Amino acid sequence: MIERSFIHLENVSKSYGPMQVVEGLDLQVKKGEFLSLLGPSGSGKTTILMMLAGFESITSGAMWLDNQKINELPPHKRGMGVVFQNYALFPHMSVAENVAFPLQMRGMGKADIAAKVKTALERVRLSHLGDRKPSQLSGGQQQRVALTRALVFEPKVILMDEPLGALDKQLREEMQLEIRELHRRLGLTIVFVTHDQSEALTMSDRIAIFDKGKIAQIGAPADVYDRPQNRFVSQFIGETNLLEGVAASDGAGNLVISINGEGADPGPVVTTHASEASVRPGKVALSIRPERLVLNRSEPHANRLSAVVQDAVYQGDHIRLHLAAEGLLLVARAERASGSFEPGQAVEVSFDPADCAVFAA
Ligand SMILES: Nc1ncnc2c1ncn2[C@@H]1O[C@H](COP(=O)(O)OP(=O)(O)OP(=O)(O)O)[C@@H](O)[C@H]1O
Repeated sequence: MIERSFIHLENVSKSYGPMQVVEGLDLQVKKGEFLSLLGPSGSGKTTILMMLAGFESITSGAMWLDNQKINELPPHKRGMGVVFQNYALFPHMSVAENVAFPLQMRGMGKADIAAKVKTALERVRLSHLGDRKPSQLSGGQQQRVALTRALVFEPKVILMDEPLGALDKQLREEMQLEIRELHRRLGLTIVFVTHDQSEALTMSDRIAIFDKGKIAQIGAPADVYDRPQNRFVSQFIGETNLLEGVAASDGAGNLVISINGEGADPGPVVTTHASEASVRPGKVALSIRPERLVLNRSEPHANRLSAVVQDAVYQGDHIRLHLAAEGLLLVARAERASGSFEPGQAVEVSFDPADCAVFAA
């Protein structure tokens, strides 16, 4: 038998009539992994989750869970717990009855159910609310009940679709930590849909970034943030300075990029650690994050530009700067400790070749 990943999707596509919303998707999730599906609205994230859960059929391809092919398996036989944004708790049942429901469905005995529900509610610190109805709970409490109900039958996988979307910022951040903690403590395998990049960066072992039904990049949070492999990812995750240019070899296996300047200005030449093997010389784009541009450093990085501050905006923990630098317009984030900046002020910008992500234009 071929050894497959715990969750294994092979060449999965989904069409609604003539519209293809997921295209040739290959996706593998390890046991115990927290994978986020991140992407703009309509990129196919929910559809993928629904196909995994068995609420939507797949048009072509194959899916396995724990080496079992699940294409045709009905949802309740897949062993997956599902949590949605709109809680979907049963309003006429108490919290404890809601949590007991999946166990009753699976034919468990009364005493076992009572014991399981008790432990499950303790785990999410809701024991004292077992007799309440969902309408008597706050949004965060309701969401914890929904999570508990998905966990109680010890599913192999938890699928979550924007589970925190309806909560305010503070509660959302608390619940993010809570879900992460449960994930670690119980060794859960979680596939988590979100369109919130900071949520994906905070919570995930890996992030799959979707663009129009396809994975634009998949990797650890630091990978996709620091080493975007294409224009879409560099612009979708975080903020970036995206520069166009022409790449040539530096003679030692890395690329140097002649950045296109504005108008008559030829633009600077930037050294990078991008290898010739990864990107072909010729037209390329270079992404450098605003916080990687350093101003007036006593020991500047290898790439140096003279710049003039166009605008400096105080943002609390940092200062956001617009800079005109040798025919380029750049955005930088300066630490407050790095000094004060005024429009018109001349500064030296430097950045490390290792911080430049280069990809085909
Ligand atoms: N039942 C359906 N019939 C026809 N089209 C559908 C159906 N469900 C989804 N779609 C379309 O499929 C595409 C992908 O939708 P999906 O809900 O998977 O995207 P998403 O990335 O989860 O977006 P969002 O973040 O807005 O939920 C969209 O263009 C949507 O309109």
